[in-house]
Amino acid sequence: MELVSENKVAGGWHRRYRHRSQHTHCDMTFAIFLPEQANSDQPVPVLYWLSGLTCNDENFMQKAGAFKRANELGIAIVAPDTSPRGEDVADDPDKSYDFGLGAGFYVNATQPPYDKHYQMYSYVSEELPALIEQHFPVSEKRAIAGHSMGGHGALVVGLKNPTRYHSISAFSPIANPIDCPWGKKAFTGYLGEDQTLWHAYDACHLLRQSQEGLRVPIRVDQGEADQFLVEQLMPETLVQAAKAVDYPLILTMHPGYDHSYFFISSFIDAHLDFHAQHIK
Ligand SMILES: N[C@@H](CCC(=O)N[C@@H](CS)C(=O)NCC(=O)O)C(=O)O
Repeated sequence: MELVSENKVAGGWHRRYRHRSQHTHCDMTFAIFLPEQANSDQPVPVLYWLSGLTCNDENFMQKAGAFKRANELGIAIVAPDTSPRGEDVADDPDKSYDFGLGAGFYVNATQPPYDKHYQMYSYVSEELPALIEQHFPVSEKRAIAGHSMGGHGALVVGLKNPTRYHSISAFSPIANPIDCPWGKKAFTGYLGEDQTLWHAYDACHLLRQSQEGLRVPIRVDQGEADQFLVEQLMPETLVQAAKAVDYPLILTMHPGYDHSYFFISSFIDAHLDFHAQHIK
């Protein structure tokens, strides 16, 4: 693992690392924020943050304004990239922003040529936590959060691994990807035409399948002025799925807020406080 850069911030440290991934078969870069309390005698809980379309590890770290609260609470934050990268990694032939590079959708692709590198589900749910827990002073108290495509990723990874994560939160998630244009395009490309195979990565489906006694609390926040709300995000479907099985999910709508990091930075402290209740 190679240290790419480091910055002291809010009393803690922001560091970027590059490493070879066994799952994505390419070099991956991730960022970690370690609060000042973190040391080998006192491992800290860790929040994994999954970003949205077009992002890499830097967007959240530079724009969310999470460091002060994370340092006060003593929570580490890990932000991976949103797709494999490199010259031999297949991209969308049309070079669109919503498929291929920067748009891995946190699934394990089965369709060539994407299946070789686009194994983002295994990368974020298995390989990255194991690497983080091996090399940094973090405990096994994990939470997961994300935005948009990363909100979908956080919901899916958390719902599929309820014994590994203590809490889940999402800003403006793609809540029902099997039924929106972004999700249909990505799942067709990565998983193929058989839509029954898409259910494994659909938060609404996973909520309905969730087992009593294994239900990790979920917080979702959504801006009402989000330009993607009606066509792509559909949080009301998520709420209906949660109600149907009495799942502990709270959705809060926020008038005036859009899809951007201006929205995330306005409520990130509330998300960190929510996770702190479950991982501290
Ligand atoms: N580029 C797309 C939108 C992409 C987009 O909104 N990306 C969000 C996540 S879905 C983001 O976080 N962008 C990076 C940033 O704001 O730093 C468009 O113009 O319609």
